[in-house]
Amino acid sequence: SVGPCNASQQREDLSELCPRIRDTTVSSKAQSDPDKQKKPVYIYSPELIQRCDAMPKIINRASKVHTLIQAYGLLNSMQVVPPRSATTEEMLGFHAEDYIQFLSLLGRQTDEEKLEEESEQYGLTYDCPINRHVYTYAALTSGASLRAAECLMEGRSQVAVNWCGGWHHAKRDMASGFCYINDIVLAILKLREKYDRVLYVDLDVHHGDGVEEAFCASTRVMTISVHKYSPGFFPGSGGLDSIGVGKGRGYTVNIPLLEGARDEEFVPLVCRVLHKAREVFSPQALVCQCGADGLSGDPMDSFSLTPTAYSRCLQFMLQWRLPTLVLGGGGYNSPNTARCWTRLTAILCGHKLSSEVPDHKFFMSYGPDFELNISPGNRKNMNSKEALRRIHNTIIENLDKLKSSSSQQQEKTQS
Ligand SMILES: O=C(CCc1ccccc1NC(=O)c1cccc(C(F)(F)F)c1)NO
Ligand SMILES: [Zn+2]
Repeated sequence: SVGPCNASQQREDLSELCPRIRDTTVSSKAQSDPDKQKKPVYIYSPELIQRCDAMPKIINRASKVHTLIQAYGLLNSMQVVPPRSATTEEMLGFHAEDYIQFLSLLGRQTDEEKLEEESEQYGLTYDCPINRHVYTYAALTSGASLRAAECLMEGRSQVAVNWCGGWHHAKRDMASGFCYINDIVLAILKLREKYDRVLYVDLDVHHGDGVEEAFCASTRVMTISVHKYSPGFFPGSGGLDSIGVGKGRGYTVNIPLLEGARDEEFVPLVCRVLHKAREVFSPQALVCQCGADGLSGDPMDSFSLTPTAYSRCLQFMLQWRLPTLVLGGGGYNSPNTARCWTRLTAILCGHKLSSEVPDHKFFMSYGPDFELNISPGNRKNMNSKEALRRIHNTIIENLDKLKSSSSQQQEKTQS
């Protein structure tokens, strides 16, 4: 029967799901790789933080993330690189001209009321509030992700991170879900100038619909999104049967989960899918969106994840030693989002962190225990073992078809 099952029963059963994926820590030999010795690139400038801080749905979040990373002394282990603004031409690589023009008009326009009706058609409504600064903010956060991608392409490092990016809902001619410009699509298009096959992984609790839509017909970009999929939950897309269109069929992967998902089932399932995806797609570059709104205690109140889930999945991908772009996204409990992304930043730097939050400007936000870790809580877990097994088997079968079809594809071209 499908229904909530207790965590302990799940735990021993799920171990059979991924016999191979026992140890997900980055092996010491990975550190010997010369590229590994280069410090991760960390995109930062005071202006980038200040503009993100001002955004209504994530007030002061960017400062909390950056200041905690700084308080743990991680900045010295990274190459701090300032962002640039995305050019109009770069934006038009994905977005529609009329949409970009309208957004940039907002920057110049003073009385926003006049644009009311036109804003509607571009999705600039309640979820995506407009103000004079939106265009500059969106251009800068997108330019930050583009700058990170460029650092990977010029071999400046093997890993680059932009915690102010990850805006996965933005469509070519519409803002959506608080996303205005899709920095992820722009960064993937940039990476594709050098890498033939790019793998996109979306860990946010919401389906990465904007990125999936952009590449759903492509065999050069595989998108994998794990998210809550349940009636009425935004954006509503991302079902198990959504696998891509035309020649891109099979290159879109969705892992739809119900409320209450926990680390012990999230990690094996995601890592098993990643393992198979790498086997059949053999990507040359990787983009990972780490939206932290799946954490226990987030106002989204959906999953019961802790930063361990994000850490294990990221560590699993880092073992591949591919040029890797790490991005932010959702995350509406700012201290918890800072806890999670600081943990991930430490992994990129190969550093261990004390579980005691160090004293710093926002120290009081981490009370009452001032702990770096987050407990999973005990909300009901609606994901049954059977449902997880079915999701896993369906996805593995879909990916295996890709392997056989792509080899047929090769035979055809060779013959
Ligand atoms: O996080 C998102 C977007 C979430 C979203 C989609 C569509 C409409 C609104 C939102 N955002 C919120 O609902 C939201 C954003 C910030 C804070 C809150 C809160 F009220 F839950 F705290 C809620 N994508 O990864
Ligand atoms: Zn989200």
